Amino acid sequence: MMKIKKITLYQIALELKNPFVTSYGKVTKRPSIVIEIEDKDGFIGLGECVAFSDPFYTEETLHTCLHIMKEFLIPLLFKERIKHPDEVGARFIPIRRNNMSKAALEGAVWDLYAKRERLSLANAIGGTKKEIEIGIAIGLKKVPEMLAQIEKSLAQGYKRVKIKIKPGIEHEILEAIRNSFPHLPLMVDANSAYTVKDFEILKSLDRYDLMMIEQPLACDDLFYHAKLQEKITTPICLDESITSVHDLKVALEMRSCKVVNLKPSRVGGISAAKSIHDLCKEHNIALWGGGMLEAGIARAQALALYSLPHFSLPADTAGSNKYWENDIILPEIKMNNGIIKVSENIGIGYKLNQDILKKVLVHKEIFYN
Ligand SMILES: O=C(O)CCC(=O)C1=CC=C[C@@H](O)[C@@H]1C(=O)O
Ligand SMILES: [Mg+2]
Repeated sequence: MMKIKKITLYQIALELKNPFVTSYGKVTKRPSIVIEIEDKDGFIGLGECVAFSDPFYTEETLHTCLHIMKEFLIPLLFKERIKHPDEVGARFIPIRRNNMSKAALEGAVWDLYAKRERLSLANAIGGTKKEIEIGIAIGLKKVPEMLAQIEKSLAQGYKRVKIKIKPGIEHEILEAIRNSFPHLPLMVDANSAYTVKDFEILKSLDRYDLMMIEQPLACDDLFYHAKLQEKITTPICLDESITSVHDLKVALEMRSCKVVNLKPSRVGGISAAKSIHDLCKEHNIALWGGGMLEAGIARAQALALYSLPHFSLPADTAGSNKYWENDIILPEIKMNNGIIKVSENIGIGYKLNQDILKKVLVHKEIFYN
Protein backbone atom coordinates (compact mmCIF):
# COMPACT_ATOMS: atom_id res chain seq x y z
CA MET A 1 0.00 0.00 0.00
CA MET A 2 1.40 3.38 -0.99
CA LYS A 3 0.45 6.29 1.21
CA ILE A 4 1.73 9.42 -0.50
CA LYS A 5 3.25 11.94 1.88
CA LYS A 6 4.96 14.51 -0.30
CA ILE A 7 5.08 15.58 -3.96
CA THR A 8 7.78 17.88 -5.34
CA LEU A 9 7.48 19.58 -8.73
CA TYR A 10 10.73 20.83 -10.26
CA GLN A 11 10.23 23.17 -13.21
CA ILE A 12 13.36 22.94 -15.30
CA ALA A 13 14.71 24.73 -18.39
CA LEU A 14 16.31 22.42 -20.94
CA GLU A 15 17.49 23.21 -24.42
CA LEU A 16 17.81 20.73 -27.29
CA LYS A 17 21.26 20.30 -28.84
CA ASN A 18 19.66 20.66 -32.29
CA PRO A 19 16.31 22.37 -33.03
CA PHE A 20 13.56 19.93 -34.12
CA VAL A 21 11.39 21.31 -36.96
CA THR A 22 7.94 19.88 -37.77
CA SER A 23 4.96 20.93 -39.89
CA TYR A 24 3.69 22.88 -36.86
CA GLY A 25 6.86 24.72 -35.88
CA LYS A 26 10.32 24.56 -34.39
CA VAL A 27 11.26 23.26 -30.93
CA THR A 28 14.53 24.46 -29.40
CA LYS A 29 13.74 25.30 -25.81
CA ARG A 30 12.42 22.19 -24.13
CA PRO A 31 11.34 23.10 -20.59
CA SER A 32 9.96 20.26 -18.50
CA ILE A 33 8.65 19.34 -15.06
CA VAL A 34 10.32 16.66 -12.98
CA ILE A 35 8.16 15.03 -10.31
CA GLU A 36 9.18 13.32 -7.11
CA ILE A 37 6.55 11.40 -5.16
CA GLU A 38 7.51 10.22 -1.68
CA ASP A 39 5.47 7.79 0.37
CA LYS A 40 5.25 7.44 4.14
CA ASP A 41 7.91 4.71 4.10
CA GLY A 42 10.43 7.02 2.42
CA PHE A 43 10.36 5.44 -1.07
CA ILE A 44 10.64 7.97 -3.91
CA GLY A 45 9.15 7.64 -7.41
CA LEU A 46 10.26 9.84 -10.30
CA GLY A 47 8.08 11.22 -13.08
CA GLU A 48 8.36 13.76 -15.88
CA CYS A 49 5.79 15.88 -17.67
CA VAL A 50 6.49 15.90 -21.42
CA ALA A 51 3.98 18.52 -22.59
CA PHE A 52 5.51 21.26 -24.73
CA SER A 53 5.39 24.98 -23.92
CA ASP A 54 3.07 25.52 -26.92
CA PRO A 55 -0.22 23.67 -27.57
CA PHE A 56 0.71 22.55 -31.11
CA TYR A 57 1.20 18.80 -30.71
CA THR A 58 -1.64 18.44 -28.18
CA GLU A 59 -3.84 21.02 -26.49
CA GLU A 60 -1.88 20.86 -23.23
CA THR A 61 1.05 23.12 -22.35
CA LEU A 62 3.44 22.91 -19.42
CA HIS A 63 1.45 25.73 -17.81
CA THR A 64 -1.89 23.95 -18.10
CA CYS A 65 -0.23 20.78 -16.78
CA LEU A 66 1.01 22.61 -13.69
CA HIS A 67 -2.47 24.00 -13.10
CA ILE A 68 -4.20 20.65 -13.55
CA MET A 69 -1.68 18.75 -11.42
CA LYS A 70 -1.69 21.28 -8.58
CA GLU A 71 -5.40 22.03 -8.39
CA PHE A 72 -6.94 18.70 -9.31
CA LEU A 73 -4.70 15.64 -9.68
CA ILE A 74 -2.41 15.97 -6.67
CA PRO A 75 -5.39 16.35 -4.29
CA LEU A 76 -6.86 13.17 -5.80
CA LEU A 77 -3.59 11.29 -5.26
CA PHE A 78 -3.45 12.48 -1.65
CA LYS A 79 -6.96 11.24 -0.90
CA GLU A 80 -6.49 7.53 -0.31
CA ARG A 81 -3.78 4.90 -0.30
CA ILE A 82 -2.88 3.26 -3.61
CA LYS A 83 -2.48 -0.49 -3.92
CA HIS A 84 -1.37 -0.62 -7.55
CA PRO A 85 -0.55 2.07 -10.15
CA ASP A 86 -3.40 0.81 -12.35
CA GLU A 87 -5.72 2.56 -9.84
CA VAL A 88 -4.32 5.99 -10.60
CA GLY A 89 -5.89 6.35 -14.05
CA ALA A 90 -9.25 5.27 -12.61
CA ARG A 91 -8.94 7.85 -9.84
CA PHE A 92 -8.27 10.57 -12.44
CA ILE A 93 -11.38 9.75 -14.52
CA PRO A 94 -13.43 12.70 -13.16
CA ILE A 95 -10.85 15.04 -14.72
CA ARG A 96 -11.44 15.15 -18.45
CA ARG A 97 -8.56 14.52 -20.86
CA ASN A 98 -5.38 16.38 -19.76
CA ASN A 99 -3.55 13.14 -20.46
CA MET A 100 -0.01 14.51 -20.21
CA SER A 101 -0.69 15.89 -16.72
CA LYS A 102 -2.14 12.54 -15.66
CA ALA A 103 0.66 10.49 -17.23
CA ALA A 104 3.34 12.59 -15.51
CA LEU A 105 2.04 11.77 -12.01
CA GLU A 106 1.04 8.20 -12.88
CA GLY A 107 4.58 7.52 -14.15
CA ALA A 108 6.01 8.60 -10.80
CA VAL A 109 3.59 6.25 -8.99
CA TRP A 110 4.73 3.37 -11.26
CA ASP A 111 8.37 4.05 -10.35
CA LEU A 112 7.45 4.26 -6.66
CA TYR A 113 5.56 0.96 -6.89
CA ALA A 114 8.40 -0.81 -8.72
CA LYS A 115 10.90 0.43 -6.11
CA ARG A 116 8.72 -0.81 -3.24
CA GLU A 117 8.37 -4.19 -4.92
CA ARG A 118 12.10 -4.27 -5.78
CA LEU A 119 11.28 -4.83 -9.44
CA SER A 120 12.61 -3.11 -12.53
CA LEU A 121 9.90 -0.91 -14.01
CA ALA A 122 9.93 -3.08 -17.16
CA ASN A 123 9.24 -6.17 -15.04
CA ALA A 124 6.56 -4.40 -13.03
CA ILE A 125 4.81 -3.49 -16.30
CA GLY A 126 5.12 -7.02 -17.66
CA GLY A 127 7.80 -6.30 -20.26
CA THR A 128 9.70 -9.21 -21.75
CA LYS A 129 12.12 -7.72 -24.27
CA LYS A 130 15.68 -7.04 -23.12
CA GLU A 131 16.54 -4.70 -25.98
CA ILE A 132 14.66 -2.03 -27.91
CA GLU A 133 15.41 -1.31 -31.57
CA ILE A 134 15.66 2.40 -32.28
CA GLY A 135 14.87 4.49 -35.35
CA ILE A 136 15.69 8.15 -35.84
CA ALA A 137 13.12 10.93 -36.20
CA ILE A 138 14.53 13.73 -38.34
CA GLY A 139 12.86 17.14 -38.46
CA LEU A 140 12.21 19.13 -41.64
CA LYS A 141 15.46 19.92 -43.45
CA LYS A 142 16.71 21.01 -46.86
CA VAL A 143 17.63 18.11 -49.17
CA PRO A 144 21.45 18.16 -48.82
CA GLU A 145 21.28 18.37 -45.02
CA MET A 146 18.66 15.63 -44.94
CA LEU A 147 20.81 13.27 -47.03
CA ALA A 148 23.85 13.98 -44.87
CA GLN A 149 21.84 13.36 -41.69
CA ILE A 150 20.50 10.05 -43.02
CA GLU A 151 24.01 8.94 -43.96
CA LYS A 152 25.22 9.76 -40.45
CA SER A 153 22.22 8.04 -38.82
CA LEU A 154 22.83 4.83 -40.74
CA ALA A 155 26.47 4.87 -39.66
CA GLN A 156 25.24 5.19 -36.05
CA GLY A 157 23.12 2.07 -36.52
CA TYR A 158 19.57 3.47 -36.45
CA LYS A 159 17.17 0.80 -37.68
CA ARG A 160 14.86 3.05 -39.70
CA VAL A 161 14.43 6.69 -40.64
CA LYS A 162 11.34 8.81 -40.02
CA ILE A 163 11.21 12.22 -41.61
CA LYS A 164 8.75 15.03 -41.10
CA ILE A 165 6.84 16.23 -44.16
CA LYS A 166 4.42 19.00 -45.01
CA PRO A 167 2.50 19.93 -48.18
CA GLY A 168 4.63 21.05 -51.09
CA ILE A 169 7.95 19.43 -50.25
CA GLU A 170 7.04 15.72 -50.44
CA HIS A 171 8.32 14.76 -53.87
CA GLU A 172 11.53 16.75 -53.80
CA ILE A 173 12.64 15.27 -50.50
CA LEU A 174 11.38 11.71 -51.02
CA GLU A 175 12.76 11.43 -54.54
CA ALA A 176 16.15 12.59 -53.33
CA ILE A 177 16.12 10.13 -50.43
CA ARG A 178 15.02 7.20 -52.60
CA ASN A 179 17.66 8.01 -55.23
CA SER A 180 20.40 7.82 -52.63
CA PHE A 181 18.91 5.14 -50.36
CA PRO A 182 16.59 2.91 -52.43
CA HIS A 183 16.22 0.22 -49.73
CA LEU A 184 16.19 2.37 -46.59
CA PRO A 185 13.39 1.51 -44.11
CA LEU A 186 11.71 4.92 -44.40
CA MET A 187 8.53 6.53 -43.08
CA VAL A 188 7.04 10.02 -42.91
CA ASP A 189 5.18 11.95 -40.18
CA ALA A 190 2.90 14.83 -41.19
CA ASN A 191 1.57 15.87 -37.75
CA SER A 192 -1.85 16.60 -39.33
CA ALA A 193 -0.53 18.91 -42.06
CA TYR A 194 -2.95 17.52 -44.72
CA THR A 195 -6.72 17.69 -45.30
CA VAL A 196 -9.29 15.84 -47.44
CA LYS A 197 -8.30 18.11 -50.35
CA ASP A 198 -4.86 16.47 -50.40
CA PHE A 199 -5.86 12.82 -51.02
CA GLU A 200 -4.29 12.82 -54.51
CA ILE A 201 -0.95 14.07 -53.17
CA LEU A 202 -1.07 11.49 -50.38
CA LYS A 203 -1.91 8.76 -52.91
CA SER A 204 1.11 9.78 -54.98
CA LEU A 205 3.38 8.94 -52.02
CA ASP A 206 2.62 5.21 -52.51
CA ARG A 207 5.43 5.07 -55.07
CA TYR A 208 8.14 5.65 -52.40
CA ASP A 209 7.67 2.31 -50.64
CA LEU A 210 7.17 3.95 -47.23
CA MET A 211 6.79 1.76 -44.13
CA MET A 212 3.90 4.03 -43.14
CA ILE A 213 2.60 7.59 -43.12
CA GLU A 214 2.05 8.93 -39.61
CA GLN A 215 -0.90 11.19 -38.76
CA PRO A 216 -1.58 12.74 -42.17
CA LEU A 217 -4.95 14.29 -41.18
CA ALA A 218 -6.43 16.11 -38.19
CA CYS A 219 -6.17 14.57 -34.72
CA ASP A 220 -9.97 14.34 -34.33
CA ASP A 221 -10.66 12.85 -37.75
CA LEU A 222 -10.84 9.05 -37.66
CA PHE A 223 -13.47 9.12 -40.41
CA TYR A 224 -11.33 10.66 -43.16
CA HIS A 225 -8.29 8.64 -42.09
CA ALA A 226 -10.42 5.57 -42.89
CA LYS A 227 -11.43 7.06 -46.25
CA LEU A 228 -7.79 7.80 -47.00
CA GLN A 229 -6.63 4.31 -46.00
CA GLU A 230 -9.09 2.85 -48.55
CA LYS A 231 -7.41 4.89 -51.30
CA ILE A 232 -3.71 4.43 -50.51
CA THR A 233 -1.54 1.35 -50.10
CA THR A 234 0.93 2.96 -47.67
CA PRO A 235 -0.20 1.95 -44.16
CA ILE A 236 -1.53 4.83 -42.06
CA CYS A 237 -0.08 5.11 -38.56
CA LEU A 238 -2.01 7.12 -36.00
CA ASP A 239 -0.27 9.19 -33.34
CA GLU A 240 -2.24 12.27 -32.15
CA SER A 241 -5.62 10.61 -32.94
CA ILE A 242 -5.22 7.79 -30.40
CA THR A 243 -5.65 9.26 -26.92
CA SER A 244 -7.43 6.33 -25.26
CA VAL A 245 -8.39 2.67 -25.56
CA HIS A 246 -11.76 3.88 -26.83
CA ASP A 247 -10.17 5.91 -29.65
CA LEU A 248 -8.30 2.80 -30.74
CA LYS A 249 -11.43 0.65 -30.64
CA VAL A 250 -13.22 3.14 -32.90
CA ALA A 251 -10.20 3.40 -35.21
CA LEU A 252 -10.13 -0.41 -35.52
CA GLU A 253 -13.87 -0.59 -36.23
CA MET A 254 -13.55 2.10 -38.87
CA ARG A 255 -10.22 0.82 -40.27
CA SER A 256 -8.65 4.24 -39.83
CA CYS A 257 -5.10 2.87 -39.45
CA LYS A 258 -2.90 -0.20 -39.82
CA VAL A 259 -0.21 0.91 -37.37
CA VAL A 260 -0.17 2.67 -33.99
CA ASN A 261 2.50 4.96 -32.54
CA LEU A 262 2.05 4.71 -28.77
CA LYS A 263 3.33 7.24 -26.25
CA PRO A 264 2.33 6.79 -22.59
CA SER A 265 2.04 10.57 -22.15
CA ARG A 266 -0.54 10.92 -24.93
CA VAL A 267 -2.90 8.29 -23.51
CA GLY A 268 -2.82 9.27 -19.83
CA GLY A 269 -0.11 6.94 -18.59
CA ILE A 270 1.50 3.52 -18.56
CA SER A 271 -1.63 1.59 -17.49
CA ALA A 272 -3.72 2.95 -20.38
CA ALA A 273 -0.77 2.34 -22.72
CA LYS A 274 -0.63 -1.31 -21.58
CA SER A 275 -4.31 -1.75 -22.45
CA ILE A 276 -3.71 -0.21 -25.88
CA HIS A 277 -0.74 -2.55 -26.36
CA ASP A 278 -2.96 -5.53 -25.49
CA LEU A 279 -5.69 -4.42 -27.88
CA CYS A 280 -3.19 -3.97 -30.73
CA LYS A 281 -1.88 -7.47 -30.01
CA GLU A 282 -5.38 -8.94 -30.00
CA HIS A 283 -6.16 -7.33 -33.37
CA ASN A 284 -2.71 -7.89 -34.81
CA ILE A 285 -2.18 -4.18 -35.43
CA ALA A 286 1.48 -3.15 -35.80
CA LEU A 287 2.74 -1.13 -32.84
CA TRP A 288 5.81 0.91 -31.99
CA GLY A 289 6.94 3.34 -29.32
CA GLY A 290 6.92 7.07 -29.94
CA GLY A 291 9.18 9.83 -28.66
CA MET A 292 8.42 13.25 -27.22
CA LEU A 293 11.91 14.81 -27.24
CA GLU A 294 11.70 13.88 -23.58
CA ALA A 295 14.40 14.01 -20.93
CA GLY A 296 15.78 10.94 -19.22
CA ILE A 297 13.04 10.09 -16.74
CA ALA A 298 10.19 9.94 -19.25
CA ARG A 299 12.57 8.28 -21.73
CA ALA A 300 13.43 5.51 -19.24
CA GLN A 301 9.73 4.99 -18.51
CA ALA A 302 8.85 4.84 -22.20
CA LEU A 303 11.61 2.28 -22.86
CA ALA A 304 10.34 0.10 -19.99
CA LEU A 305 6.87 0.20 -21.57
CA TYR A 306 8.24 -0.62 -25.03
CA SER A 307 9.69 -3.86 -23.64
CA LEU A 308 6.17 -5.33 -23.84
CA PRO A 309 6.14 -8.10 -26.45
CA HIS A 310 3.91 -6.60 -29.15
CA PHE A 311 6.07 -3.48 -29.74
CA SER A 312 7.56 -4.74 -32.96
CA LEU A 313 8.84 -1.82 -35.05
CA PRO A 314 11.76 0.48 -34.08
CA ALA A 315 10.97 3.16 -31.46
CA ASP A 316 11.57 6.94 -31.70
CA THR A 317 13.31 7.08 -28.30
CA ALA A 318 17.00 7.53 -29.11
CA GLY A 319 19.88 7.79 -26.61
CA SER A 320 20.29 10.85 -24.35
CA ASN A 321 23.09 12.34 -26.42
CA LYS A 322 20.89 12.81 -29.49
CA TYR A 323 19.01 15.47 -27.55
CA TRP A 324 21.07 16.86 -24.66
CA GLU A 325 24.54 18.09 -23.78
CA ASN A 326 23.71 16.64 -20.36
CA ASP A 327 20.63 14.59 -19.59
CA ILE A 328 19.03 14.92 -16.14
CA ILE A 329 19.67 11.27 -15.24
CA LEU A 330 22.62 9.11 -14.29
CA PRO A 331 23.75 7.10 -16.09
CA GLU A 332 22.60 8.60 -19.39
CA ILE A 333 20.64 6.39 -21.79
CA LYS A 334 22.97 4.89 -24.36
CA MET A 335 22.17 3.58 -27.80
CA ASN A 336 24.61 1.11 -29.29
CA ASN A 337 24.34 0.31 -32.96
CA GLY A 338 20.60 1.10 -32.99
CA ILE A 339 19.82 -0.82 -29.78
CA ILE A 340 19.01 0.39 -26.26
CA LYS A 341 19.20 -2.17 -23.46
CA VAL A 342 16.20 -2.11 -21.13
CA SER A 343 17.40 -1.35 -17.59
CA GLU A 344 17.24 -4.27 -15.18
CA ASN A 345 17.85 -2.07 -12.14
CA ILE A 346 15.09 -1.43 -9.66
CA GLY A 347 12.42 1.15 -10.62
CA ILE A 348 13.19 3.23 -13.70
CA GLY A 349 16.80 2.17 -13.20
CA TYR A 350 18.27 5.67 -13.41
CA LYS A 351 18.91 8.37 -10.79
CA LEU A 352 18.31 12.10 -11.02
CA ASN A 353 21.60 13.88 -11.74
CA GLN A 354 21.50 16.38 -8.87
CA ASP A 355 24.27 18.60 -10.29
CA ILE A 356 22.44 19.02 -13.59
CA LEU A 357 19.09 19.46 -11.81
CA LYS A 358 20.58 22.37 -9.81
CA LYS A 359 21.85 23.98 -13.00
CA VAL A 360 18.54 23.81 -14.89
CA LEU A 361 16.12 24.39 -11.99
CA VAL A 362 13.74 27.34 -12.46
CA HIS A 363 11.22 26.77 -9.68
CA LYS A 364 10.51 24.14 -7.05
CA GLU A 365 7.21 23.56 -5.25
CA ILE A 366 6.44 21.04 -2.52
CA PHE A 367 3.03 19.68 -1.60
CA TYR A 368 2.44 17.77 1.66
CA ASN A 369 -0.34 15.35 2.45
O1 LIG B 1 11.54 12.07 -29.61
C1 LIG B 1 11.97 12.16 -30.79
O2 LIG B 1 13.10 11.80 -31.14
C2 LIG B 1 11.12 12.81 -31.85
C3 LIG B 1 9.82 12.21 -31.93
C4 LIG B 1 8.85 12.99 -32.77
O3 LIG B 1 8.86 12.83 -33.96
C5 LIG B 1 7.89 13.84 -32.15
C6 LIG B 1 8.04 14.31 -30.88
C7 LIG B 1 7.16 15.25 -30.35
C8 LIG B 1 6.14 15.76 -31.09
C9 LIG B 1 6.00 15.45 -32.48
O4 LIG B 1 6.45 16.49 -33.25
C10 LIG B 1 6.73 14.21 -32.94
C11 LIG B 1 5.75 13.14 -33.29
O5 LIG B 1 4.70 13.52 -33.80
O6 LIG B 1 5.95 11.94 -33.16
MG1 LIG C 1 4.01 11.79 -34.72
